[in-house]
Amino acid sequence: MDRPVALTIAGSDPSGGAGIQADLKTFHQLGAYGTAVITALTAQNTQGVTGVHVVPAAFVAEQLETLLADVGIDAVKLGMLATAEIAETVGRFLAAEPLASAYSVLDPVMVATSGDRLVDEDATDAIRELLPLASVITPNVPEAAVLLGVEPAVDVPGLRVQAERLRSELGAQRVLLKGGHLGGEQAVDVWADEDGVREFTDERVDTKNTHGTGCTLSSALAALRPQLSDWPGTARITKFWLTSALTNGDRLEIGHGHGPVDHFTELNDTRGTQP
Ligand SMILES: Nc1ncnc2c1ncn2[C@@H]1O[C@H](COP(=O)(O)OP(=O)(O)O)[C@@H](O)[C@H]1O
Ligand SMILES: Cc1ncc(COP(=O)(O)O)c(N)n1
Repeated sequence: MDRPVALTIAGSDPSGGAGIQADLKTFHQLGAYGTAVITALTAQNTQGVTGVHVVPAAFVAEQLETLLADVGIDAVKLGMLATAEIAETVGRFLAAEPLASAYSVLDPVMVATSGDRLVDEDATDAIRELLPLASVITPNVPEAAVLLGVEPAVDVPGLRVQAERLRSELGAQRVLLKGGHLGGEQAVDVWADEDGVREFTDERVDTKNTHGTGCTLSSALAALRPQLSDWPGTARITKFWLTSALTNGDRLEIGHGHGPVDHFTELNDTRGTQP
């Protein structure tokens, strides 16, 4: 399969670094044909979110029904699911054909890099119900803590414990627990699946341009998985590509806050990656 069709179900970020806009750029850059169902409009720039306008859940369902009646989807990425009702609606589609047979990546988005809340607090339970339905989930440190109802991890051993608990206690099939928020010399992500727990490590890039890194990572996984042979290999390649995209972020000057990564980064661009 050389041109898979990827779907993002997520919110809009007018500044183009996160959400639907980041997902479509990532899909295109990594060789997938991009399709999109929008769950919410945000008023957002590189400095913060000033407003959220939620799409009614029934219209999220109508977008999905109309799209899926016509277009075959190989991989789906789920991002900002703004309300409990939207999360439940999307869950019904994820549990049924045709999406149940697609590769699926759930990024349990809750709060933007700027600290602004993107998802209603009472949507957490509905998002927790979605965890077993996705092929892989990609929480960051605060999101893993909220989902588990524990304090955030402060080091890599703590990440390993929480990644495994998301699988064994909350039923996730595979977990990529992102360690970007831990700080330190290296950016360590922890992978947990039925074969055990492993770490994906890369050099930390010294940059403030981290807006949309989580969105970009999850959409890259969805774009690449149909083109590669297994999930852990896809996760490793995706992380190396993201490090290069973070490094290349200095080629852009977008906004005055946390700028975006450079999605226009070749898959074999090894700037910033360890040999
Ligand atoms: N400065 C950085 N250098 C290299 N990798 C980073 C950096 N910041 C984040 N990452 C990586 O980007 C991805 C997303 O990071 P994280 O900040 O944990 O999630 P989110 O963007 O969802 O808050 C992870 O793979 C993480 O390791
Ligand atoms: C519409 C939308 N969705 C998600 C994010 C999270 O972004 P990040 O990848 O920085 O966590 C965002 N800022 N805006």
